[in-house]
Amino acid sequence: MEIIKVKDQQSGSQKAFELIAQGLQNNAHVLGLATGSTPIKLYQEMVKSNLDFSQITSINLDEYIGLDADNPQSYHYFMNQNLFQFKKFKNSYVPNGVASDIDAEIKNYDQIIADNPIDIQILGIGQNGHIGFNEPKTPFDCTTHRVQLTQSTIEANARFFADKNDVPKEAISMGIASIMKSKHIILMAWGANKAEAIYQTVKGPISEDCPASILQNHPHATIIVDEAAASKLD
Ligand SMILES: N[C@@H]1[C@@H](O)[C@H](O)[C@@H](COP(=O)(O)O)O[C@@H]1O
Repeated sequence: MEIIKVKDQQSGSQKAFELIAQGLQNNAHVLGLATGSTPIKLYQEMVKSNLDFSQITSINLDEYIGLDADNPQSYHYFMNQNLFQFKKFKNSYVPNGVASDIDAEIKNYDQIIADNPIDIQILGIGQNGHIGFNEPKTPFDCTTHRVQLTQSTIEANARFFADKNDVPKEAISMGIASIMKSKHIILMAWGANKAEAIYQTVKGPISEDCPASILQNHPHATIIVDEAAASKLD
């Protein structure tokens, strides 16, 4: 694991952007993308750059079950708002949270990932160490799957909803095994509320109690943290 400590979210996002730009120069053509507040400034850097994504495929990590792309709380909507409306990609995949057959959608998503091996995967991290929506205790060998969100994740994500009861209880998430197949993984974390999760990820045991700790086994994982998120590492 390579740890890059930066002053703040802005400089960390700039760093992540530079790694992506380098990757594209070196022929990366499939990007794994994440949602949440963590990658927003990275997407702003991508939008204001002159990088061309029209030959790039993107594959998102996850989506709430029950929300369609027009729902402002869906991850698909988030991606449209923050990136896809500004930058044209060759193909962009986000799990379909309103598929009539969720099991078939899950299978289909695994096929998409198999057909488009991810060159660079962007990750945020939940306060309990989750990546994508792979909550603690998710088996490391799982592929795309249906997830029951934990209470702490529902509460953490409630800030984006008018009412806590509106937060969906389930999601479709790319699995940890699929994430681990990405050639390069860039995990970003900002703020003191991520410090414990970062500590467990970097210094803790490799354990399903902290899903991100599996990244210790990845041959090319880069962790970009601001001072607050890195505060428990020294
Ligand atoms: N499924 C997403 C994750 O992909 C994200 O990393 C996490 C942290 O969110 P934030 O970046 O807003 O702190 O939230 C959600 O649960």
